[in-house]
Amino acid sequence: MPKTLEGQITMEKTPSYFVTSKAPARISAMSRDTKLIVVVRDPVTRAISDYTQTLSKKPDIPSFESLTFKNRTTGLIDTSWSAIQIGIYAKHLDNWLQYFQMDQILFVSGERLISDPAGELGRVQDFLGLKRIITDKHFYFNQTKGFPCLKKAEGSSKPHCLGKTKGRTHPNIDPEVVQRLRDFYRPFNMKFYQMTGQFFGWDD
Ligand SMILES: Nc1ncnc2c1ncn2[C@@H]1O[C@H](COP(=O)(O)OS(=O)(=O)O)[C@@H](OP(=O)(O)O)[C@H]1O
Repeated sequence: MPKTLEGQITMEKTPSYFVTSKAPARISAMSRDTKLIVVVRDPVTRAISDYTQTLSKKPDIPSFESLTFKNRTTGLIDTSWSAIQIGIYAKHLDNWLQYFQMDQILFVSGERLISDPAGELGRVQDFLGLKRIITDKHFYFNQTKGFPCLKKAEGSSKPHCLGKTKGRTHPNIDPEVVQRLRDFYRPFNMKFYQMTGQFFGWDD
């Protein structure tokens, strides 16, 4: 990590930290005061998004439906499949709470990051003790992309959307499989809402 001068914040982003069992101990050993920001979204959509990303690199992989189950007839879910495993947020959070306090961790809603990016980034700025510099006026909704984009990229006067690998079209998944996954995640989601004191609204 680079040294941080007075008035600076060092930030680092790695998607796999949250689910890496040794990461909390290592980060805590480096600095116990580290603030942690985790973006979470509906674990079912997350699993499909994860699969979509793998599919884009390896088009020959089996279907989402067949990877989901250890045994499709009994409906037994394959929790060792990383796309499923990562969405058990309560379990991963337990691991972090061995080393960090809950108030050191901010959970950003992936859904609100799309529906209200400025609001969610407002929470991030508050959590980091920063002035609210990024506001609604920095975003517009890009109809072609189907997502919010920046009106101006940093150091440029041009609009900027995230790249092609963000916001891919997901394949259609058998609704029965989606429902089975919703049932599977519900108790873990409830535990996660309790632990974080935040309701994410994933369980209809
Ligand atoms: N503004 C904007 N533009 C495009 N995409 C957006 C945006 N805000 C959030 N998202 C969602 O971010 C998802 C991709 O982020 P990841 O978490 O997969 O990124 S990372 O690879 O783990 O860093 C990506 O998931 P997919 O839709 O499955 O591609 C998006 O839903």
